[in-house]
Amino acid sequence: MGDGKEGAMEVDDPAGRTDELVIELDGLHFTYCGPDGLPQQGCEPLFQGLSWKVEKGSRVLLIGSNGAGKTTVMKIMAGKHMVDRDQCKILGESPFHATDLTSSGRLSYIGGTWQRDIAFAGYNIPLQGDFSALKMIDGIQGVDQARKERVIKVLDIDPEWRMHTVSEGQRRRVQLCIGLLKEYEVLFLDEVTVDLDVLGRADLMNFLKEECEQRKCTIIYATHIFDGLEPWPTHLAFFAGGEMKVNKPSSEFPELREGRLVNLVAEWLRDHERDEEARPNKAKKEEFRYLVNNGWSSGRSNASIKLSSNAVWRC
Ligand SMILES: Nc1ncnc2c1ncn2[C@@H]1O[C@H](COP(=O)(O)OP(=O)(O)OP(=O)(O)O)[C@@H](O)[C@H]1O
Repeated sequence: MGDGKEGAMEVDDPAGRTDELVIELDGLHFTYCGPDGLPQQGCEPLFQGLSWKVEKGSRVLLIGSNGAGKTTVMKIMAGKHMVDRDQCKILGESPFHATDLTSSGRLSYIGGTWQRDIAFAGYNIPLQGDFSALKMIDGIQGVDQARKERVIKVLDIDPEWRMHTVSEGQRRRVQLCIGLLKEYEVLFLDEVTVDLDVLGRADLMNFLKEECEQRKCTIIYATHIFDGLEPWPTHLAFFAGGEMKVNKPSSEFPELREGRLVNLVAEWLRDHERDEEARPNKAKKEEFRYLVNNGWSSGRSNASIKLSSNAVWRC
């Protein structure tokens, strides 16, 4: 390859084209664990041998029902959960172990709400403070000035915004800006357009498409909002039951040309629902509920089994 990205695999297709794989999931296993590092009681494995490959320059729309595991798989690919080195490779490296992937900005993950648990203040406090948007943006080191100005313009950010008085959508724009400041090679976007107005979302999606085409970067975008998205993806991936059920180029879906992406998605979701209902061995959950303590409580020194915020009902 000769571009300094040793380790990233190349695949040759019969037509002689060479595509570089930037995402390789190979028999991925994952189960959520409790604070003791053991699988939580009643918590079934989420993935049992998930495999998925994505080529450089792809813009993949990751589709799946609530709870299908999109966020989890994206967090694994962003190096936020530890899995076996060989089961997940991004740009040829294990994202959990190769911390320079994220610290350099080659891999960027933008997701979730910008919130923190703050001792004695509460949980899920929006990230805010009496400082300007520009101060937050300038906190990121090693950023090209021209790129910074472009991203600020695309996201229509007023650098003078005070972060404790901004709206949810304005806060989201600053979060997006920070995630896009560096010239990433792989970007994971986890439902980040939900607070954006129609124009803000359109400008962002156009910017990302242009970047992908010009710099050959790769974007995985998980969303439930499909309006006007038809021209954006190069691939559609439908994820259900811990498996990638569909993973195909957009050209294979006439629904995209007809502006009927939402109908296609609804059809996939209904088909999966029907398959699940028909499954003879559908796991029956135990009928009783019991109370467990999840072991820690942010900002407190005690762990309580009382019905406080760290108590969890299990079935
Ligand atoms: N920290 C956690 N501990 C235990 N289980 C979890 C945890 N986080 C998520 N899960 C479970 O893992 C499954 C997949 O969740 P995930 O958030 O990855 O789904 P998703 O496809 O992103 O859903 P949505 O579309 O609603 O965002 C769900 O059943 C969820 O309850």
